[in-house]
Amino acid sequence: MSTEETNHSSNEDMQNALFIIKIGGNIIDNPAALEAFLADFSKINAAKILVHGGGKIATKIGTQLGIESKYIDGRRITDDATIDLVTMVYGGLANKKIVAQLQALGTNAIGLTGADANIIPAKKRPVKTIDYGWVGDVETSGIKHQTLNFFLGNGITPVFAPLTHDTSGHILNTNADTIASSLAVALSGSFKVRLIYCFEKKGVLEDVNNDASVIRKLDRNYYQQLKEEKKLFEGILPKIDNAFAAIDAGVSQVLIGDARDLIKNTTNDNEGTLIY
Ligand SMILES: Nc1ncnc2c1ncn2[C@@H]1O[C@H](COP(=O)(O)OP(=O)(O)O)[C@@H](O)[C@H]1O
Ligand SMILES: CC(=O)N[C@@H](CCC(=O)OP(=O)(O)O)C(=O)O
Repeated sequence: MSTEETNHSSNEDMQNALFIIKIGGNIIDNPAALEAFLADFSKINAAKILVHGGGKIATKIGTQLGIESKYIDGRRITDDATIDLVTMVYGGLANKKIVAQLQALGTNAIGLTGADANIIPAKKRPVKTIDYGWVGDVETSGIKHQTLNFFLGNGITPVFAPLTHDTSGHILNTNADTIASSLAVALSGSFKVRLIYCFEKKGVLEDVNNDASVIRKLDRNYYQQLKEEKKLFEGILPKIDNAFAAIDAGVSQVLIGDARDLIKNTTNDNEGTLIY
């Protein structure tokens, strides 16, 4: 076991709060919504990490470049042209715009992919029935939490693009919800981690078209029931799966809520869906 892995459980920071916030592609694609979200994110007066998606922008720019987007089970099939596309869009355009906006708001952000400082190593998803191409599954035990502790301890806020690497020179496209939950798990030995998934709906909804139907608390049994009733579909399913994975692995609290409710959702007065 590496020093990185052995040191963290005895860390004196055990009781410290760390917010890991994930922001999805629908918000990033809306400049006014993103600006409002980043202003609220800047106000969080605790250690924090931002993970952003950007699937919607990648699809839009891909169309302009003649690169068609294909998804299976919410994961983008990532061929050679697509990995170049998403490296440019996630690691460049989206990440650097967010970092620049945070700097303007007084948050000293550093934009990162999983390849930077080798923070998030991953494995290319093995080809079984489906070949996802350059898609990575995070190696959570290899996450360099000491490097992240260093940034956080020096008042620097990491901002992650949804890209990892295979440690053999290849960038891998990795779902942003999964990166957020993996970071939350890896840092839960050193911090009291609160993971908040922010998107454009009020939370997990009983009826997807009714924002007043927020489910305030969701456990596995209720989740199973909602799936059987076909009340959940598309992106919300992997998001909830990632949320349960984080809770199972010791993350203190996981919430799914509206990006506009970020400040409320960082208090006990939350408005979204609490996963338990
Ligand atoms: N019951 C539900 N409650 C909330 N969202 C739902 C529900 N069922 C399906 N969804 C869909 O899941 C989407 C969220 O997943 P996704 O698009 O992956 O989020 P993100 O914007 O974070 O990437 C919502 O935009 C919505 O269309
Ligand atoms: C492998 C895979 O599917 N990666 C995602 C990464 C972006 C993402 O997760 O963006 P959102 O949070 O905006 O959906 C993709 O390329 O769409």
